[in-house]
Amino acid sequence: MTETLANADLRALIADVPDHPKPGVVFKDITPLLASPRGYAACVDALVAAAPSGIDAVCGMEARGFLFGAPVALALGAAFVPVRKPGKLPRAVVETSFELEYSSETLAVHADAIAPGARVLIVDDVLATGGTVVATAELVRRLGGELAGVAVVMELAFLQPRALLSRHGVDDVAALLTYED
Ligand SMILES: O=P(O)(O)OC[C@H]1O[C@H](OP(=O)(O)OP(=O)(O)O)[C@H](O)[C@@H]1O
Ligand SMILES: Nc1ncnc2[nH]cnc12
Repeated sequence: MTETLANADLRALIADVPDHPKPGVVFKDITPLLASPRGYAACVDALVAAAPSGIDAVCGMEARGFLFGAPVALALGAAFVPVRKPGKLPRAVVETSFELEYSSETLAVHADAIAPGARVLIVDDVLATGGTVVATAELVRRLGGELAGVAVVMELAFLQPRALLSRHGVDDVAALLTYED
């Protein structure tokens, strides 16, 4: 795939860290991107541009999803809904558990965080196996929200997340960068 110059600049701000957090995993480190105000702002702008119209709420998943989901929500004039690891949210929650590339996880959202019929965008840094997005999509639907789309900074396509997403009816997915291997 040919990337625009802006995407090549973005790619250069993501570092490969082999064997983190366990052997065989190449960890995509976004901290150089976060340290570049120009790169970070361009990345948020690109996520906003990739969003479907009429978004009422943006879900960002703890922790790195907060870094992109919150500024995207502000730019869209939408609510930001934190999707958190267990035991963190103070009021009634709905929860779901799933497997990801290097661990298993539970995610929770406040039971009243999404109004029935609200159009929801899921935003995260990395789409790897897709387990985190599928779990979040399930939470959105259980609360009566309409999943309008998913926007991520990068997709690890070699893990074939779109097959999992498609099996769960999540097909509107935008990735700024795609890693084929
Ligand atoms: O597509 P998946 O296989 O589900 O993986 C993607 C998720 O993994 C990372 O989060 P992690 O659980 O490492 O937590 P963190 O954001 O707190 O670092 C990343 O930020 C995504 O949320
Ligand atoms: N390889 C990876 N790098 C960064 N974050 C991830 N989340 C899941 N897999 C990841």
